[in-house]
Amino acid sequence: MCKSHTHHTVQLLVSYTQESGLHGTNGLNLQTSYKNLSELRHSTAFCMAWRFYHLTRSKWTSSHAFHKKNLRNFQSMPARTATGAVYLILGALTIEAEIHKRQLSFLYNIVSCDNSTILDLVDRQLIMNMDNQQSFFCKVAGTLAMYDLPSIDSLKQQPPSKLKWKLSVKMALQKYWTKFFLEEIESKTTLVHLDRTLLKIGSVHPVWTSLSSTISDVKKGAVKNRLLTGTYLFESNKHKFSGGKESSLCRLCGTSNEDITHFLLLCPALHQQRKALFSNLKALVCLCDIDSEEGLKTLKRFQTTFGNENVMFVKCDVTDHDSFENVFKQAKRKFGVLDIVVNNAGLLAEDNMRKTMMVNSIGVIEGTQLATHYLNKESGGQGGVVVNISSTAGLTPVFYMPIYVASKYSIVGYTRSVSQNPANKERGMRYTCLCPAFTDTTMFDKKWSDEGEEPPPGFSEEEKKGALHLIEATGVNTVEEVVKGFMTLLEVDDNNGAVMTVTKKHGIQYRHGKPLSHKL
Ligand SMILES: NC(=O)c1ccc[n+]([C@@H]2O[C@H](COP(=O)([O-])OP(=O)(O)OC[C@H]3O[C@@H](n4cnc5c(N)ncnc54)[C@H](O)[C@@H]3O)[C@@H](O)[C@H]2O)c1
Ligand SMILES: CC/C=C\C[C@H](O)/C=C/C=C\C=C\C=C\[C@@H](O)[C@@H](O)C/C=C\CCC(=O)O
Repeated sequence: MCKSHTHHTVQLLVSYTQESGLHGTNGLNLQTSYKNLSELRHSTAFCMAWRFYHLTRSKWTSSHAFHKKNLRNFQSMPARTATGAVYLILGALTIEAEIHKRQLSFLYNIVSCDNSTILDLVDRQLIMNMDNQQSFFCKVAGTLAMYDLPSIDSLKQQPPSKLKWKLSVKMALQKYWTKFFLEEIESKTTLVHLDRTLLKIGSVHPVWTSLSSTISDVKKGAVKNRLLTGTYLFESNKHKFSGGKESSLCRLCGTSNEDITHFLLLCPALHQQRKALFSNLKALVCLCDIDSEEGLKTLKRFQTTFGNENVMFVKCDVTDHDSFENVFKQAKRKFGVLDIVVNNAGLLAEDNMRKTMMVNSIGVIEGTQLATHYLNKESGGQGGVVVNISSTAGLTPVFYMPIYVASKYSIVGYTRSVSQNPANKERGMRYTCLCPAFTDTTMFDKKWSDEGEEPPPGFSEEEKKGALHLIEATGVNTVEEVVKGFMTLLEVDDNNGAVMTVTKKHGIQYRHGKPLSHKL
């Protein structure tokens, strides 16, 4: 069979199988579809023939594109999906690698055979043809070098057992192509939600293995896959792409803009589904506050969402070392492992400089030190992230609250410095800082600016004017808007040292240490 004929035959076979229902979205479980197609393709003369033939660059390019398109179709991925994700979510090899696998197996059969005529012919080929790019031996020598495998000579002299050779080839291919695709994935901003540790050639991602073969499950898999690969179109994307013509409002709840945070964490219409998922995921939360009355109220709310056993409250004063460490000890005793620490306690009390510095500055430093000790891989933890809550007042002077500003500036400087410790990598630690502007909470009641109520005690007319001016410049965040920034800091894992502001007017902005994978 000539090579162009082979190529064409396989293309026809694949189209035929897809149209006749092997395609995942037509109801067949994706793994079954992939297995059937792989067997079909491999049983043809396709790969067999390609072991020997020298392919032109254009044939290679079209074969790659063809193979990638099939893998994308299986997974209901749109054409814009990053190539690395197309292969690694399925654990699939490229066409090039599939052919290399067969070339290397064929080479083994030749060099390990005991037929002296064949071995003599091999020797002759090695002498005569090693510079001939079209010769099988020249090509396979390049393939061996590409995967760091032993040379043809050493294989001939000491052929390993067939099983050992197959295993070495499999491992070498896995290593090479996993690294190749992970490098591409690292550079894609759309893939921030894809957990790299689950990606490996030869292993199918849980997004597919966790599915049954029912049509509805297969369809859910397609949506999850698009969420993972950043290709799911939310209403906010449609709004952006249509230049504002389409609404960005969530169609399920109709109250907020629909983006990934809204969809996964906030949309009230999905509360029931989320509740079921969260209790499976075991979101374990330890709350602490000096105010146990408010703390216990929050605990009750959390218990309804996450389940009684998954949340706890510990009364604590962050200015007291023992009281603060007790929180870490109790949380570790109950939950086993700690991975996220949020230093949020803070107050605004310009008339009490020591208390402000003790809570807002020393409290956060103490919390960061304790987190480093309890989370750190070098001291028995599993690594994790610390989010320190500063303020936009930690980045810009505000004449009427210099003490609050000093306390919040200190956190930004402290967090950025700690994040630069070269030991963080080994320890598995990252440190980030969230700087919200005015936000509608107990500390800053929105009524104060909206409805002309009295400002916090101690504010002179001049100070009130200054505050109103700033509020006009930044707007007042809802808590939901700050939570979005917070979730982004948690989820983007290459943002060690990031300082993020959240303002009503300008949304989420990175001020320092912009994450490598995040574009705003
Ligand atoms: N609300 C805003 O406009 C705004 C803007 C930027 C930053 N922040 C910061 O956000 C954080 C949260 O503030 P919020 O707006 O939710 O106000 P909040 O008053 O509702 O929350 C602060 C919490 O800290 C607790 N706390 C105070 N002293 C403590 C101590 N010694 N030990 C333990 N807990 C203590 C309080 O009891 C309170 O529950 C603060 O650090 C604040 O500075 C708030
Ligand atoms: C009444 C007090 C209530 C709440 C406390 C809250 O933390 C206070 C915030 C006070 C000041 C906010 C200042 C906002 C400034 C904006 O101009 C902001 O956009 C500046 C952001 C960054 C500055 C750094 C830079 O210039 O890049």
